[in-house]
Amino acid sequence: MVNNRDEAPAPAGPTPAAPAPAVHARSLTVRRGTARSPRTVLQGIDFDVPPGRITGLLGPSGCGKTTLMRAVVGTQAHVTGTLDVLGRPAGDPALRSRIGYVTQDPSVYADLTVRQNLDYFAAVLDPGRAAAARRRADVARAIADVDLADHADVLAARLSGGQRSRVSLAAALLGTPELLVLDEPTVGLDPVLRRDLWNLFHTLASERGTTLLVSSHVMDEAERCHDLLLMRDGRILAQDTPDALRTRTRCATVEEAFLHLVDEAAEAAEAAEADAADAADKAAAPASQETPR
Ligand SMILES: Nc1ncnc2c1ncn2[C@@H]1O[C@H](COP(=O)(O)OP(=O)(O)OP(=O)(O)O)[C@@H](O)[C@H]1O
Repeated sequence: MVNNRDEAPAPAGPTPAAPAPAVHARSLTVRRGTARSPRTVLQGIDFDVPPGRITGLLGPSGCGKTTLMRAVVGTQAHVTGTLDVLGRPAGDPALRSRIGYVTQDPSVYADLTVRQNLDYFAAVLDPGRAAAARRRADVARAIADVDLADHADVLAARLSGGQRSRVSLAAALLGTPELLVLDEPTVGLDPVLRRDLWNLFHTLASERGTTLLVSSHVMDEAERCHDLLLMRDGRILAQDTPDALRTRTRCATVEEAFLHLVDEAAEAAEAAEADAADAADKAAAPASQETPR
């Protein structure tokens, strides 16, 4: 006898939900400056960073990229709105070991070698004698990741700027963070190193499932990202894939698409201003001008 129950189709369940974003921001506002002269640097922005992908944060110098990244890693004061990172509020102490952050200025000790620098950071992250073997393996892997095995025993003071940046990146890779936040990691690197670094970012996303949020003001780097957040003057101009952006704006490059969106936003702002002026004129018109019945 055939057991029909074995052949019955599985009951229709809910469709699998899209994976939760690694970063989820709504009405995110950041004020910087002094109490006497505060400045709103992020103007109530909404965005999501999808998990396991590379999101490029692009925009001109001063548009707020570093401020946004500092808010995500929890080092920025005067943040309001919703900002969840890996399912917790940004700045939650439980996120510390789950996020790697590389600032624009390499933070390495000049009087220590590459390996000593990483040993030090590994000891802070994963202290105790029992973890010594794990730390050694982690340090060796991070050095290999950034291709500095040949310089492992060289003093940081003797490294080039690009090599020092890579030591900072290696420190951020210790402990295999789920989210890597990298502020302009390719500035000052030659084209070969830039290419190698982007290859590493792709390997981290595809093989370790790492989420990367990478800022740049060089638009040609946009083409290397899975997703883009285009910023200007503390606002998000667009969030999309490079392909979708180019298609939507009918532009050949992301740089042209960005300029197109800037013009579009300026036109929209002008139109809104004209509408507001119109409405104000109508409201101020004297009642005597109304058409008599
Ligand atoms: N400590 C601070 N106090 C007051 N304003 C600040 C401070 N740091 C930055 N700003 C202002 O906030 C705005 C955004 O700066 P931010 O560093 O986030 O921009 P950015 O896009 O990262 O620039 P860049 O590409 O040059 O690094 C700028 O107008 C800047 O002048």
